[in-house]
Amino acid sequence: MSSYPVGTAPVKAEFILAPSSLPVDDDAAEGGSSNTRRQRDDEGAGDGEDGPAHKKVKLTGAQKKKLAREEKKKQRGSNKGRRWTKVRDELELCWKFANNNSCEFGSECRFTHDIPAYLAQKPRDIYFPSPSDLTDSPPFAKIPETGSEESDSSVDFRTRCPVFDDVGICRLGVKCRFLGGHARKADDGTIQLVEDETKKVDGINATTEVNFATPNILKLLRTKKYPFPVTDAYLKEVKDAAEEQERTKEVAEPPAGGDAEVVVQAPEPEPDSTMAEASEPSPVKSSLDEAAAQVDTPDVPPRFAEKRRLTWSDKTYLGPLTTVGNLPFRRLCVDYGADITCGEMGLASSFLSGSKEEWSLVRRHRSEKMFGVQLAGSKPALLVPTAEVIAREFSSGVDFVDLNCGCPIDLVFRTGSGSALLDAPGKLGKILIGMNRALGDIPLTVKLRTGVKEGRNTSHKLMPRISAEWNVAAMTLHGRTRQQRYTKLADWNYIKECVDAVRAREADEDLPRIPIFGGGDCFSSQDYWSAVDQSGVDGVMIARGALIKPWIFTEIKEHREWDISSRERLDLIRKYAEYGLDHFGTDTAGVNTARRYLCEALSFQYRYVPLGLLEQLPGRINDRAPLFRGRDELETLLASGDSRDWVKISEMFLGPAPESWSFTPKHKSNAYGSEEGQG
Ligand SMILES: Cc1cc2nc3c(=O)[nH]c(=O)nc-3n(C[C@H](O)[C@H](O)[C@H](O)COP(=O)(O)O)c2cc1C
Repeated sequence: MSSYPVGTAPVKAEFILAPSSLPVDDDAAEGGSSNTRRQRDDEGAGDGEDGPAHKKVKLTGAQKKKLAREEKKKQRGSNKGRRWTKVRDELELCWKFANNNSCEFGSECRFTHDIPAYLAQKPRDIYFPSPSDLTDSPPFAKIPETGSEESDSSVDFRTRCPVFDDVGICRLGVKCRFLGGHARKADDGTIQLVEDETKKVDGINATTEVNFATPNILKLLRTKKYPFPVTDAYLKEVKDAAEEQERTKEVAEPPAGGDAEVVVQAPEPEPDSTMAEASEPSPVKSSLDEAAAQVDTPDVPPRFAEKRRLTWSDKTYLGPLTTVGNLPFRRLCVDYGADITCGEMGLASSFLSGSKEEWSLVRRHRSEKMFGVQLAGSKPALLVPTAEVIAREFSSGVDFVDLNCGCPIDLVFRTGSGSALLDAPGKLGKILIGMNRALGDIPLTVKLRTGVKEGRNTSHKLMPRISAEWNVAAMTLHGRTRQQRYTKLADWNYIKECVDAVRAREADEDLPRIPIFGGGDCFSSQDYWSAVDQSGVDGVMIARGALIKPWIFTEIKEHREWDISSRERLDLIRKYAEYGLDHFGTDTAGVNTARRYLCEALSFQYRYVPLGLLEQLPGRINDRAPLFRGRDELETLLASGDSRDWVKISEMFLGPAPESWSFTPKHKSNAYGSEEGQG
């Protein structure tokens, strides 16, 4: 057996094409919620970053080092040119007409009502392959030849519409890009929509999504008319307690000479003016909030008494993942064994301002058995009312709410949210108590990092307090500080220290144990079970491991490492495309949004090194793989870091990418050539 440098994936020599590939940057990929993402996408648009230049000039040692540093810096960070535009039909059909309904706008409607004209310019239907169409040699997904008599029609009656197949009806009607799957040609030559009554009934129960925020809820939030009785009472209680404390202080320590002066304590770090939270007025007065940050906590409800009991043990947990942990991806992970799923982080301020995009983050697929919504925010006046809306509107569709105390990115941290809460325990306590009250019987959980600064871990002090004093239902600790980048391994010894500290306090106070999940670098069944054994956690939250190999949950449950075949992986991609269409829609816009998220998923999945290619098992998450070829052509294609190949893969299921569509990966693409993917 050959020896491999530390940090290099031990790929068998016969598969290696070139000794190294470019590093990836997961810090860049993690950054951003829908809001921060939007902001960042706009930041750098059009800055014309070029790919690394490889000029053949002689450099001194110092120059080489400088260049390497600059290259590294360039490759780090999010891709600033990311900008997403919806792709639309050239001629836009009225959606009511697309479903055989009448339109109240008549000839005033800004969309066409001329179905024959629409169909005449519509590109031909996309053929959606079935599992039996997939092979490991080109073209990988077989598309049947088109008969000459039909080739000029946009409707392909051989295709199937994945949405119609599931629920017996396609809401996009004539606009569907898989129209032939639910249409027939009438005797007069016109296209008629069909429905499947049996599936329609089954579908309503089986495959729909829940947790839709109605336009009325959004409007009430936008106009600040949404009622918040629990929040108002809680914040008043906090304010009264603050005032009482202030009075007691004054009596105890009268200021020297003259009238008593109110001592103004240093405020919590103010949100940066560019931050979303700062730009949106808080629904409740900020003075209440400042008070909340400074006084003793109001009454703590009895531990767990009023909360739903959830079972956390022996369950696999897919962590929250901004952008990539979308509903179709979670649905895919559930298929492969994920028991607990959590939505992408949403900003409390954006929820309260009625942002449709933010509220879409609470959507849940019915297959998600235990589902949580993750919130980020800096203060009780934002987080408590958000929790109140969730409890009132989605009580039956949300199993738990998780508070993000780990997000490292500047945009969030500078507002006092995410990992900034690790250094503000007083405020955190008030947030947790208020959220718990507002959530009613919905359990509250917390996700933390080990601390803010490298070398200064704080979670061993904070976690016992969270467990014993603030009534949370479960905690997850990601074993890294805010400052630590993904290139350094998570500190599982410290995770054990924190678990021990929590258990000691629980034992001292005779409290029931709360479930603790650890997180960081888990990439195999072996990683999972040894982390559980050695650290004493109840389970390991899986994040990048699932992005790179969504079948990791099967491995964990079956205590095995799965040498999955390329064809099986392509079928997984097919499923993801199907779930994307189901969620985003099967019209032109939906297909290309599904394509975008599919490419985003492939920007992680290509990093998987097939087990059969490795000298030593299992694979490790942070190992850099050399450029390698697979055991068949499909395996080689799936290992490509070139974003153009991801687009090519998307085309097998979603048809040709339109010219107006482009894809810029979240982390800079490790293209096989040296250029960034053009896709
Ligand atoms: C692309 C990406 C997005 C993430 N988004 C979130 C998020 O929205 N909320 C959160 O608490 N953590 C988020 N994380 C952190 C992960 O949930 C997890 O804690 C971390 O990646 C460590 O686990 P791992 O080493 O198994 O990846 C994200 C991580 C990545 C890579």
